[in-house]
Amino acid sequence: MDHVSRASTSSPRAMASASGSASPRNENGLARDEAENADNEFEYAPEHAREDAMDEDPPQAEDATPPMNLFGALEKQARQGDIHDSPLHTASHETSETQPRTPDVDAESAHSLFNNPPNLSRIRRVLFECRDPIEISLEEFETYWPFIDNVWVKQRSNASKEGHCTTDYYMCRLRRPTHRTSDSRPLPEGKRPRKKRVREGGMCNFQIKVVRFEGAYSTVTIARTPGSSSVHSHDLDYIDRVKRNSGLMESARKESVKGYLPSSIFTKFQEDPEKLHEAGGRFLTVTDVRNVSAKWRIQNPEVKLVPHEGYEYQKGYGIVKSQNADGTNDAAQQKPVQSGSSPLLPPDTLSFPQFPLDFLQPYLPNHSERREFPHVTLSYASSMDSKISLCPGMQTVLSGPEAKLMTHYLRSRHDAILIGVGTVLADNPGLNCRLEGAGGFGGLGRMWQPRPVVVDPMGRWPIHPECRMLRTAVEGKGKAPWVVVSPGAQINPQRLMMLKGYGGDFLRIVEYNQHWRLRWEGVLRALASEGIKSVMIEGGGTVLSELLNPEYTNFIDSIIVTVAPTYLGRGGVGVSPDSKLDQEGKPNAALNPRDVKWTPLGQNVIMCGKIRAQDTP
Ligand SMILES: NC(=O)C1=CN([C@@H]2O[C@H](COP(=O)(O)OP(=O)(O)OC[C@H]3O[C@@H](n4cnc5c(N)ncnc54)[C@H](O)[C@@H]3O)[C@@H](O)[C@H]2O)C=CC1
Ligand SMILES: Nc1nc(O)c(N)c(N[C@@H]2O[C@H](COP(=O)(O)O)[C@@H](O)[C@H]2O)n1
Repeated sequence: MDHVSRASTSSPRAMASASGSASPRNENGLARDEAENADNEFEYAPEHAREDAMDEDPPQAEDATPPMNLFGALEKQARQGDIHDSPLHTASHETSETQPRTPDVDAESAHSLFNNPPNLSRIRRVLFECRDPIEISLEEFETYWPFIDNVWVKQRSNASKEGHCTTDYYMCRLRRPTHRTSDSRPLPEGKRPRKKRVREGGMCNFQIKVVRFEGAYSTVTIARTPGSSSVHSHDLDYIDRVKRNSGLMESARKESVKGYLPSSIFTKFQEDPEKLHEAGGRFLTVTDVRNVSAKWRIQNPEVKLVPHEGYEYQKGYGIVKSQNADGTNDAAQQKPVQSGSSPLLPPDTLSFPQFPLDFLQPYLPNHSERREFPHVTLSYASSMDSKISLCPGMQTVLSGPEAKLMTHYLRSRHDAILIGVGTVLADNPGLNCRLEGAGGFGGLGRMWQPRPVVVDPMGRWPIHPECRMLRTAVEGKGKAPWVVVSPGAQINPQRLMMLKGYGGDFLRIVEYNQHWRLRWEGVLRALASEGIKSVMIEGGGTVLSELLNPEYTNFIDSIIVTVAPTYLGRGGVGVSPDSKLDQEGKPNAALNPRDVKWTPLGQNVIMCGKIRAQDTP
């Protein structure tokens, strides 16, 4: 393997209990959003970035296009068909809507913490993408820029001699490296270093210049600079996760100086998720609110912080709405009672299995064992005729609801989930654990989340920000994938940067067998060297069939098959090892798992067995 990517490995796991309250592994660690939001804000431009900025004087293609106004940019965005958040209004309505308005102190805003200017979500995207140069009024700039300033880091400024015109050069935040501590700057006495996420920098080469012209009619022109990529290597959510914008944080600060508890402000924000997302606050944490109010709290130590009126602290739930006079309990609605129904959990959350899963225990990894290769579990769902999908490229549901929960439980018990590229292309899977309690589903950080691994020797997967694995990673609901490629695979540098930007990576494997197929031994060794101690292989047909051949059975510990009461027919994707002949040349069973156990689960039966001979390493 010629590549090194850092995988954090896991800590001890709890075992499944016979009572049915099977508990997955318990990984603790700093939630990524907290760590990333501790991004250091000192202005730093790497040498190469400064040089690029110096080269910006010759006229550029982008500059040749006359800048459009905000309305034009929105209309163009709508024409290009990439509006998902809100429909475009009629032109006359739109024009007036894009005008910044002063905050209405009406009944709603008196109640709400948000003061989002009109069309905020779409205008954030226009200012993120900077597809075409745009010219806006100074007032519009001052209204919307604070909500998108998290994307940009200023590189330098130029002012004209007369002072009418200022040009600020910005680069995308992911172009700038960050460091663990401010080694170069001594900390004031008594001040602890901030937690900081280290970023290599150079992940995105998007750069813009913002030209302010102040005169009778003040305007601001925003355009890409020459040398900038035409698109970011990531989406806006990614940046919103790394860093909160100052427009949003200003709303939090204004509320905190009224003497409200940070947790109460956070609860109020969460009550209006649409506005929160619109303002770029999807990844806001209570720690962010605490940080933004810290200075004021230090200056006002005598103020006793309180919850908002009608809210109270409840142990285990934080700040919730209090009991109403009529006896109804709004607070109960705030509690994370049922997975999927709680406002605090994503809608795709699955309830933790309430049925016994102890039958799985003998087949699961035991991470205290010292081993050269990871524990390997093959786990898939099959029809009665050993088919795993109706036809190649088609996802087919074979697991009932209980077996689905079991699969997610199994995912939580493995460090990695591996599939072949055929499965990614067919299913566009999430490959995360969506059980309540997993990271992103009520749990901390990436707790219980396995690392998705895709075997794609020729780089066939057109990985892009909209594919589920990357969306899952950016939403904090799973880890970004590692893609196993062969040395000959052509990896476009932008794709590499993009995948790395999401926290994923490419692993190059150089071991082949006589048929020029990657040797699984090499894949497993590479995973082990990245700290993976257990891997669950879900499919598809090619991968599973190959691994059931004698060449590999010594690497396979267990097999857990969900059998569905259906025949998919001959056109389906099958799982079957090569046929085997005995010593006399007569046909023989290709493979017989040992220690087999069959357990009914809802409409399915789960077959568990062991494959590897007991004494192999
Ligand atoms: N019911 C279930 O539990 C599951 C069903 N599926 C289904 O399986 C189907 C996909 O199966 P397949 O098309 O067979 O794709 P696959 O997912 O097995 O991927 C096959 C591809 O992986 C690469 N590959 C795998 N092993 C390799 C090796 N040793 N060396 C070099 N390249 C290697 C090759 O590019 C090969 O074309 C889909 O329809 C999917 O829905 C997939 C997973 C689970
Ligand atoms: N256990 C199981 N049962 C089925 O019926 C299936 N179709 C699969 N498919 C596997 O699960 C992946 C989808 O995962 P997400 O739900 O998107 O996380 C799919 O790609 C197969 O690996 N598995």
